[in-house]
Order: sequence, then C-alpha cells, then structure tokens
Amino acid sequence: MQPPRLKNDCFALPPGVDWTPVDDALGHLREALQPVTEVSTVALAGAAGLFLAEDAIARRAHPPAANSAVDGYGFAHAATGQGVQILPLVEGRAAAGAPFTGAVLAGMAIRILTGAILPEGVDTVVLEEDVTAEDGRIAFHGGLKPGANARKAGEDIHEGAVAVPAGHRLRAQELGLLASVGVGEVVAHRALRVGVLSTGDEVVDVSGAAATGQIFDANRPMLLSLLAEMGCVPVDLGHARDDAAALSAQLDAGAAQVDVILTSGGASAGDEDHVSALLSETGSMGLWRIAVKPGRPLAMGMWRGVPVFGLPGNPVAAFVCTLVFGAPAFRLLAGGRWRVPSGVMVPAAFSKNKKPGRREYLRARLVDGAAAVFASEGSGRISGLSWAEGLVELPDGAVDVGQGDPVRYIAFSDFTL
Ligand SMILES: Nc1nc2c(c(=O)[nH]1)N[C@H]1C(S)=C(S)[C@@H](COP(=O)(O)OP(=O)(O)OC[C@H]3O[C@@H](n4cnc5c(N)ncnc54)[C@H](O)[C@@H]3O)O[C@H]1N2
Ligand code: MOO
Repeated sequence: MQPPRLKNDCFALPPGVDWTPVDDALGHLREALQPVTEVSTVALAGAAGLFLAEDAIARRAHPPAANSAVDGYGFAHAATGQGVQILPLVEGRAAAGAPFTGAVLAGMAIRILTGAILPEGVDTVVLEEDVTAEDGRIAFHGGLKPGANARKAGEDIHEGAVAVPAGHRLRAQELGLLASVGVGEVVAHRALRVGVLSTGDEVVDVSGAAATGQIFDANRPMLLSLLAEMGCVPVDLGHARDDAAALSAQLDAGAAQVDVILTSGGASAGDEDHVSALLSETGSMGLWRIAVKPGRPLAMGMWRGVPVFGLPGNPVAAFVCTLVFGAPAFRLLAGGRWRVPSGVMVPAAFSKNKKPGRREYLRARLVDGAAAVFASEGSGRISGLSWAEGLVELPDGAVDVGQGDPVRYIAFSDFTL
C-alpha cells in the first residue's frame, strides 16, 4: 500500500478538480438568481426595508409651492437696490399653514416665517437678524441676490417625476422622500424569508446541556440574527441529524416555507457530510469548492426550486460566506439590483504573506484609520468575529502585505440588502 505524498493543505486540489474563484461564483449567482418574492401594494408605514417593484412617482412636487427658507421679511427684489433699503410693511403676515392671500406691492415688504408660501409679489426674503423693524417699516442693507432665502416650487422633485426607481430598497430616507411627494403606498416585493438549519450529530441547542463530544449550536442563533440585521425575515428551521433521510425531509419542509435555505455543517466531503452529498445527488448542486478562505467547502444548489447555501460548519466560515455570497444573492432574490460591497482602501496595521489561488477574508477592525486583523485565522475562533467590525479582503493572487500597505476593508454593515 502506497500513501499519497503529505500535503497538509486544504487547498491542494485533488486531480481534475478546480476551485471556483470567488468572482466566478458571484457571477454565477448573479446570472442564475432573480426576484422570487411576490409583489403587492403596501402602505408606506409597512414598507421599510422592501424593494420597489415599480417606480414610485411623485404625486405632488416638493416643495409644492415657492416658500420662505427663513424667518424674515419678503419683498420683490426688482424694486430694491444697493445701500440702505427702507420698505414699508403691509398689514398681516405669511406663516407656514396660514398663507397671506393678498398681494405685496413692489417697494413694500411683508413679515414672513419659515415654510410660508411666498405671497404674490414676493420673490426674495431678508433674514430677520439683518433687519431693523420700527413703526411699520423695515431697514436693511441691499445687495441680496434675487431669490435669496426662497425655495422654488418643485426645486427638489417635480410632480410626475420618478421619486424612487424600481429595484431600490426603501430605507428611512426613501420613506421620508415618498411621504413628502404624497406617495402613501408603493408596489413592492415582500421581504425575503431565509431559513436556517443546523446539521450535525454533535450539535445541540444552547437551551439544554451538552455531553462530552457535543457542541452548542452557535451558527443558528448567529445566522438568524445576522439575517435580521441584513434586512431578511429569518426563519428557524431547527436542527438536523447526520442522516440523509432526515435531512432530506427537513429540507423538504424548509423549502415549503422559505425563499432560501442556509444550512451549516456537512458541506465538505467527509463520511458525514450529507448536505453536499444530497445536493449533488439531486443533481442540483450548482457550485462547490470555492477558492476562498474561510469557506472553501461552501456548497450552493437548489432544493425543490429553493436556493440552498450549504455553509461550512465552522462558525467563521459560515458567517463570512453568508456575508460574501449570501448578501448579494439575497438582494437579487428580494427584488433588488446586484451589488457587491466595494469597501475602502486603508493602510494595513499588520503584515502577511499570502499564498496564491484563493481569496482570503480576515476578521478586521479599524484602529486610527488602519486595518488591524484578529491574531488567529482559525475558522473555529468565533471570538474573532465578536472582536471584528469588518473584513479585510485579500485578492486571489499571492500578496505580500507590509505595515502601511493599502488593503481593502469592508465593514460588516456594508454587507446588507
Ligand atoms: N480532510 C479534510 N477535512 C476538512 C477539510 C478538507 O479540505 N479536508 N476542510 C476543512 C474546512 S476548510 C472546513 S470549513 C470544514 C467544514 O466542513 P463541514 O461543512 O463539512 O462542517 P462540519 O465538518 O460539519 O463542521 C466543521 C466544524 O464546525 C463545527 N460546527 C458545525 N456546526 C456547528 C454549529 N451549528 N455551531 C457551532 N459549530 C458547529 C463542527 O463541530 C466542526 O468542528 O471542514 C474541514 N475539514
Ligand atoms: O474553509 Mo474552512 O472555512 O477554513 O474553515
């Protein structure tokens, strides 16, 4: 019997096998996936976080009418000049919600408050701090620009314009924008439901006790909460034992209630790695063995028409794969446009000699504007995820990173829908 030569390298390729580069895997997801969530008309109050299925059109201009940007005095600019200006005041005032209905004659001024519609005859407003008001007259230094301190009707958005385009995610600022142009309901995709299933005979729920040889299920609470942070609806699909029939039945049940399934564990090619085996057997494995660290055994396929991300069991690999491959995929499935976070280039506060042939993600945080990385790269070292605030992405090729060299830093919060 002749043993193979010692490689001790998870990334050494078995004959005839190629690792899929990260960009190829992402490209494949981008081509293969499309929105899966139903579309309906939703009240704005319940639309936060959803992707628009149709352009949202402004029902009203914003601002709807020309108005004052300050508290002060309004007048017709053309009737004023340089030097000290003294203008008599008309009776009454213009306030937000209480417009002045008369006209202001050229050469006269009117008391006006912030947000008030400009009365007929007024195009310019002088700040009250720049005015002396006495005996029904005001005095100020001329030289303001025409239209100073006034907002034009529709200067932000015109009536009938696209306020927010289809495919855009409704964040807090979009809700404000839509309300301002009178859009009280939108046509949007419902939120993406993502199921999380932990696998492995050794894995037990933290609510109970763990015997020798058992480990607490860290991945399920971590992934469920990560999905919620990303803007998905997390669905707890529980735990499956290392048994092909049981796992298959649980995938069936999961596929009936969610849009995407994340499993963790059993993704590589060991005797008990049933997720990758099942996905291959059903003939629906799309991608496996990605040139990425951590996360190389990630298995992506379909189960009863539902995309499955077979995440590696190691918690760091499961977390990183959900960010790097899950987030952009979930975005497409939820009705958004493809987006991969680009991060920012910052100086490295570490040094590292990286091998070629795989992209690497290091747990990182910014310290005085430079990227520091967690002391260990072990993908079971979950404390490093808690220490980190983002990832440093090192390119596929070999790199020799020295202190101060530019590296790409991507904050965890950038991996969102
Ligand atoms: N001979 C080889 N062995 C391994 C290779 C390899 O190339 N050749 N790759 C390693 C890499 S890299 C990874 S990543 C792991 C991933 O393998 P699996 O997806 O099959 O995961 P498991 O073996 O089921 O578990 C790995 C590890 O994670 C723990 N685990 C699993 N589930 C959970 C959970 N829900 N919460 C916390 N921890 C969990 C599990 O107990 C194992 O310790 O394979 C390497 N092996
Ligand atoms: O790919 Mo594994 O993720 O290094 O632990």
